[in-house]
Amino acid sequence: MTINRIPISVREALGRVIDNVGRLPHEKVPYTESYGRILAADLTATDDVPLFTKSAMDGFAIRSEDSTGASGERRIAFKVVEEIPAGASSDYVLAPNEAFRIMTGAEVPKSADAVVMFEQAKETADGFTVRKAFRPDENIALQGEECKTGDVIVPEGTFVNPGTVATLATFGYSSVEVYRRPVVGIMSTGSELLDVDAPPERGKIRNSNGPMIQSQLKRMNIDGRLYKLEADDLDTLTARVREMLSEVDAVITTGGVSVGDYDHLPGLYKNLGAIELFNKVGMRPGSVTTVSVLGDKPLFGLSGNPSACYSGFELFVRPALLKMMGHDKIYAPVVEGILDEDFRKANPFTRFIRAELEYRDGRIMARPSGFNKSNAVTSIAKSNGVIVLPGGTRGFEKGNAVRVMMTDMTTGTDRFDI
Ligand SMILES: Nc1nc2c(c(=O)[nH]1)N[C@H]1C(S)=C(S)[C@@H](COP(=O)(O)OP(=O)(O)OC[C@H]3O[C@@H](n4cnc5c(N)ncnc54)[C@H](O)[C@@H]3O)O[C@H]1N2
Ligand code: MOO
Ligand SMILES: [Mg+2]
Repeated sequence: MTINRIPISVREALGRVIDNVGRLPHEKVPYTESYGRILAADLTATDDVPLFTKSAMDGFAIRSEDSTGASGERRIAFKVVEEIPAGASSDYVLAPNEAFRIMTGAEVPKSADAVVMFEQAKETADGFTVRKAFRPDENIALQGEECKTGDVIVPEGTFVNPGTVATLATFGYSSVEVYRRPVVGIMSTGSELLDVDAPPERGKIRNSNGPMIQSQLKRMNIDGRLYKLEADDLDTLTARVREMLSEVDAVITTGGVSVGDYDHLPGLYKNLGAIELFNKVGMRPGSVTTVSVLGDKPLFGLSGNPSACYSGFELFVRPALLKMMGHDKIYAPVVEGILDEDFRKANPFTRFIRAELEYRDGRIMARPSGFNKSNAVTSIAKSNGVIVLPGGTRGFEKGNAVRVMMTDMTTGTDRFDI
């Protein structure tokens, strides 16, 4: 085993991962199940929206020319000839100073070109009067004013949000082509690990990484398969991961990636003939994160330390899986925030600090979310973002501008900004 590993930059490491994964094939799903998936084809308008020229208000549809010259002193009278509720239509042709009583969303007949809101009209025995002139198209939503048949509304590669689902419904797409979601296997390794319901035992701890990763996957709309815990035994681990590879598109393991006597992941990759993309990254926590590939399947070797495991996932696993599931914006947005407390500990590596972000006076105030060592678990629970501090010899002070990774958002960007 190589003990002295050469760290590479986060950017370089991420580049290697992204270059080594590809999009999965697509599949058709009912539109009601498409939320959180990625469109595999452009969503184009099958019709104009609005589909027909309709009233934007409850009131009266008139010929605008008939209102010319109306004022408070010279009110103009209209006679109501028909009522058109939403869903109805009329082919009646208005004569001068005739009007339809019309409701919001109802088709405006061809002979009318403006709508008088009820609030703008004074009702009379057989109609109403107005005290102002109406412009053509006033209070009317014109056919195709929002979009036209054939327009690309949402391009391929886009995350399906609730508005996309509404758009699918608008155009009558009851099913939609989306990229297949990767099947991801999670296995936590470590002879010290216990399941959640096990009573405490001397020298042992409960496995928190497995369920954490399953939840990080859930946040990306991926159902991770949690495999059973495995002890630190190279042959068993190799056999288990081999089995996993026959069932999944990507393997995530936690633990055993450092240089300890029982850290078997490097040996396991060798046994499998997987190509290691890197095994040391200039970041903290998560410096031991290792990523390998076997054919078109990535194997993510995340650290056993919970905070390192969490960061390794957000930095490398998430963008890679998003690429596999067809997303074109795979990186978490990085924005400027204000450090809300001193952080004096300098480190040669880029630091990714679990942080509590608060939005105050239009600014993002960011503070470390508690005990922040690589082995911390509770600070992850209190975090809703990550502060990124560049490596170097200096510490940082309250009030410094810092970069903040928005890890909890569904919207990403197409650039890695660190
Ligand atoms: N001589 C060196 N020792 C270590 C180095 C190094 O460079 N040289 N790196 C350190 C760093 S940094 C980290 S991070 C850890 C990474 O260790 P491993 O990824 O090999 O993970 P393990 O040894 O299996 O476990 C580390 C730690 O995490 C706990 N753990 C493991 N799995 C889980 C789990 N599923 N849930 C909760 N906690 C877990 C485990 O009990 C250990 O305490 O290595 C340093 N050592
Ligand atoms: O991989 Mo470790 O997390 O750098 O502390
Ligand atoms: Mg270890």
